[in-house]
Parts: sequence; structure tokens; C-alpha cells
Amino acid sequence: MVRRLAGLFDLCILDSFPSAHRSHPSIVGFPQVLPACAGRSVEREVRRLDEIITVAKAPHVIVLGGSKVGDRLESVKMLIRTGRADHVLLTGVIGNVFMRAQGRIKSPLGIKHEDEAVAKAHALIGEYPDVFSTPVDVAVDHAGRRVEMDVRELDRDDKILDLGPKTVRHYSRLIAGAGTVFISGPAGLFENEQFSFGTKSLLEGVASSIATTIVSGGHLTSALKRYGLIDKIDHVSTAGGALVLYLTGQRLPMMEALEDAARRH
Ligand SMILES: Nc1ncnc2c1ncn2[C@@H]1O[C@H](COP(=O)(O)OP(=O)(O)O)[C@@H](O)[C@H]1O
Ligand SMILES: O=C(OP(=O)(O)O)[C@H](O)COP(=O)(O)O
Repeated sequence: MVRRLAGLFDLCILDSFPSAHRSHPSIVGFPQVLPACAGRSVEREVRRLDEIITVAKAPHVIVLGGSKVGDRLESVKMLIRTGRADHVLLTGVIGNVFMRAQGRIKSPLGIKHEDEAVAKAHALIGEYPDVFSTPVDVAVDHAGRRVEMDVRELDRDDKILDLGPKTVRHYSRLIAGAGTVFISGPAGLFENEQFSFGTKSLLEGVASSIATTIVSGGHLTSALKRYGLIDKIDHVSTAGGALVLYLTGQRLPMMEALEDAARRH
């Protein structure tokens, strides 16, 4: 397919950094048969990340939330193993998975591949007991209304949709004391104003921190815009998984394809 389509074009420009970790034909195939270069957005990401990696200081604080649980479980393992995560502050759906692994949430969360995710979270906590922090208080939805409570007060049917104020204060202190902060995935159902407190407060904490700050992914990028904080972050990346792999020093298929093409053409 790549060979058939390639005849229609003179040049291939790769400009999707979020897909740089995928070995898809559209990423690694065309540079084999056409002259290829990086587009402006890939160039900006790579330049900025290389600068950040050189100066990155400990402690490395990672704030993980959102709903892509499987991807982030893999990412966090790699960040810890490569020394890029000293504290991992858990929020969002992945935070609920860790609380379930700790036995602090008693009933199923109703997410895809839940048992596998909970088992992985359990293994990570066992392997790195001092790295992870989970919420002490949360906000749940009671008939469309935000109700805050201690995690110990949760009922079986409660649906956790945000962090509570004690957790936000604790996480904000750790963010303020960080050398590098990486935040990926919202802390709650922030699209609903009632459950945006955690996401907004943590992004405000990141924006005012003197640490080197990286915000990752589409949802947090739009939240930063909504709260007028985007100019206060050192690097805002559209990528999630690709960004983590790059930060952990892995070679990405897109970069390899571009380097090969540069040698060939
Ligand atoms: N506790 C929660 N319950 C339900 N949805 C949540 C919760 N926390 C975060 N979310 C949702 O996760 C989604 C974003 O997750 P994800 O796609 O992983 O982020 P990103 O696009 O930044 O990588 C948002 O729609 C948000 O509402
Ligand atoms: O993985 C991606 O983004 P993400 O790491 O932010 O979830 C890319 O948009 C690629 O998407 P894909 O998982 O469909 O290959």
C-alpha cells in the first residue's frame, strides 16, 4: 500500500508526535520510500524535551489521572524504573484502580479489564511501596450533586468523580517541593464544573511551581486553556504514551524512521 501511494507524493512530513511510538505504515513506511523530515510540531516537541531532559532535577513528581488506565500503568512502571518518578500522586480513574488494589474501595469500578489493572496496580504498590500516594478524600455524585467525604466513608454505590480538598492540599505541597513535575490525565470528571476542583487546583499548583513542568495530553491541554494557565507551563505536549517513552530515553519508531530517511536521501 505504501509503495502504491508513495508514487503520488514527492516528500513525507511526519508531524504527529503523539503517534511517534507506533510502528504503523503511515509512520515508518513512507520514510523508507520517500525523502522525509519532521514537521514543525514534532521539531518543537523534540527540541524542548531534549532541553528539559538535560536540566531535569529531582525530586521527580508524577501526577497521574485520566481514564487510559492500561497505558498509564505501563508508563508509570517505566518512569519509576528509569529514575524519573520519585513520587507518584494518583488521581482520576487510575487513582480509583490503585485504591481498589489497596482494598480501600470495596466494590468494582466497572471499567474495562478491571481485574488485570487492579492486579498490576497491586504488584506496583508491592514493588515500590514508598512511591505512590492515593487520595484520602474524594468527591462523589449524589443525585447530581457534589458530596465530599473521607475515602473511609465511601458506600458501595458511590461513584468517585473528583479529589477532595485534603488530598489536593497534600498533593499541592509535594508539587511545590518538586524539582520536576510531569502531569498526565485529569484528576476527575473536570468537564462537569462540579467535579473540576481537583484538576483546576492541581494545574494551578503546577503552574505556580518553580519546578520544571510538563503537562501531557489533550484533556489537560484544553483544561490549561480554559483556566488561562497555558503560558505558565514549561512544556505542554499533545502526546501521552509517546512522551513518556521519550522521557525514559527509549528510541521511538518515528525518530528512527526519520534518521534512516535522512541517511538514505
Ligand atoms: N474519576 C473519574 N471518573 C470518571 N471519569 C474521569 C475521572 N477522572 C478523569 N476522568 C475522565 O478522564 C478523561 C480523560 O482521560 P484521558 O483520555 O486518559 O486523558 P488525556 O486525553 O489527557 O490523555 C476525561 O474525560 C475525564 O472526565
Ligand atoms: O497514543 C496516542 O495518544 P495518547 O498516548 O495521548 O493516548 C496517539 O494518539 C496514538 O493513538 P493510538 O493509540 O490510536 O495509536
